Amino acid sequence: MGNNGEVTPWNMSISSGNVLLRDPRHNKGLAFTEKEREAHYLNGLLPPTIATQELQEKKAMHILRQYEVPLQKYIAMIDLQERNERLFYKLLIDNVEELLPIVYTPTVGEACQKFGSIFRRPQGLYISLKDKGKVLQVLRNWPERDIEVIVVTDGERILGLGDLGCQGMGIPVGKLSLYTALGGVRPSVCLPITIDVGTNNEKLLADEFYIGLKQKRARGEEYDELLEEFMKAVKLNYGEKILIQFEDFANHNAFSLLNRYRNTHLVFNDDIQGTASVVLSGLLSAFKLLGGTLSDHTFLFLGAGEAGTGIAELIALQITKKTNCSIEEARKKIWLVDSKAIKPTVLIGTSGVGRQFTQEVVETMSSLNEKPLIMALSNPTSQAECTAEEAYTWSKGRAIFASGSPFDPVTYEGKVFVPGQANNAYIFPGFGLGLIMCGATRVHDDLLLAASEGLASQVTEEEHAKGIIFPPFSCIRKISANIAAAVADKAYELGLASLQPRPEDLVKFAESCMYSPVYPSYR
Ligand SMILES: O=C([O-])CC(=O)C(=O)O
Ligand SMILES: [Mg+2]
Repeated sequence: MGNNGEVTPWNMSISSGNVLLRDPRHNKGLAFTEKEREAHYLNGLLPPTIATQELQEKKAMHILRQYEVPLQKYIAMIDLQERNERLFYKLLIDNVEELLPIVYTPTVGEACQKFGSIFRRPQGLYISLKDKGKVLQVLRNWPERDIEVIVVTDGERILGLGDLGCQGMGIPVGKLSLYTALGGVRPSVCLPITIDVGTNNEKLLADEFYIGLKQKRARGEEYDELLEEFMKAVKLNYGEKILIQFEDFANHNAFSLLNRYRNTHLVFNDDIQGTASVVLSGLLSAFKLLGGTLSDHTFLFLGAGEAGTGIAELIALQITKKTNCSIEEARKKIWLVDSKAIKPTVLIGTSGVGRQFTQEVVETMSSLNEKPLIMALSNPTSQAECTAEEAYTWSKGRAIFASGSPFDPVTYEGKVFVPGQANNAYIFPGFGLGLIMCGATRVHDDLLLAASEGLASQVTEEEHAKGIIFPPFSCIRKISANIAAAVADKAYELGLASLQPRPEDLVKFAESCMYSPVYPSYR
């Protein structure tokens, strides 16, 4: 796994002068030292002052906080990423709770909706129907050769916002920023890809500024052929161990792509598997508070798409591991449709449709349970099944609540309630790091269970006592290292890890693999 972000001057060559200042991967702006300015022909191209990275960070945060509109902050962050990559990651890592809602849900959703008008320099790689027969050549146009993880979308189901076509690119870009900031995977080995097969979004088709193919979505054979060519080309170009994360495909393609490629490629569907793993983790934590184990509870889902089905299956799998009952028996605890007779203890919303958990629904859950567990998982915030405030108010402060997109703490009758963010961002960065660092060859469902348990183990007793079921994002790098270690450990156990010998201390090994945004010195 590369060089841990520490660039040794004798094994790399960097450009100089203006080219260096325009290269976001190596640019340090005012932080170039006198010696570096001398050696790399920068004198005169920068004003005389020399700033520390800390001062640059302080200034960048100051500027960012002056923007009131989240989308403006998003644009400022993208600009920074394009100008000075390490400073971008330093900001994101050091201010993760403040900046996650900007580079990720909910703001990234708005950015995708308005992508055409905020589009500046292109980010990521676009592969469209026009590239059929030459996908490999297109991949080779990407400036980096050594890629370890791809996040790919076809834009058909962007968060709960629907078909945004080519404008979905904001999602793979944002997810991969999190791979680096939260999971420590080096930015140079991350490749965001959008596959453009058209869009059925009439508004986009009629928009003269739309950046994608102006045609209806290809389906059936035409679609499958392009995806098949893509999957083959990726393996040919980057090798057997390239990790491919499917993101925000519509249900029909998401399940079939995962099934088609799970035995031939290292693939992972974040919406099905990542979401399942994070929710299972939240349940494991919550039951420490509520009492009982998974098999003692009854789960009601609203929405049986990727997330709902994925979560239900992972819960059933975990029950079989813990109780030796059959998967069929375990599934009887889980209801993907509403049936008046059941008395759920856990309510999970994955419908992609906002405002479905009405006052009546929350009150019914509260009449059935002393502490109703309510998860409103649809993204972004506008699609959440209910708000944190509604959950706490309607349950009279009894709900344990988590949502997919962030909500601020809520004060109800003088008490402060901190909602959990059950978002796959807790899982995929550490999960991916774990797969990459042990050279995993395939994803197995047991690895998802390991990740769930790894995450749940990071919640402290004090947090439990306060009703908190997910650890704070401010500790995410440590959390990711622990998840990575749990995943790699399981991969070794199952014979899926190719890196030999197995590192003795996997947490330490994970940490040693993680990218640091600190500037290297250039000789
Ligand atoms: O992106 C997110 O916040 C979570 C996710 O995968 C989705 O909603 O599709
Ligand atoms: Mg997603």
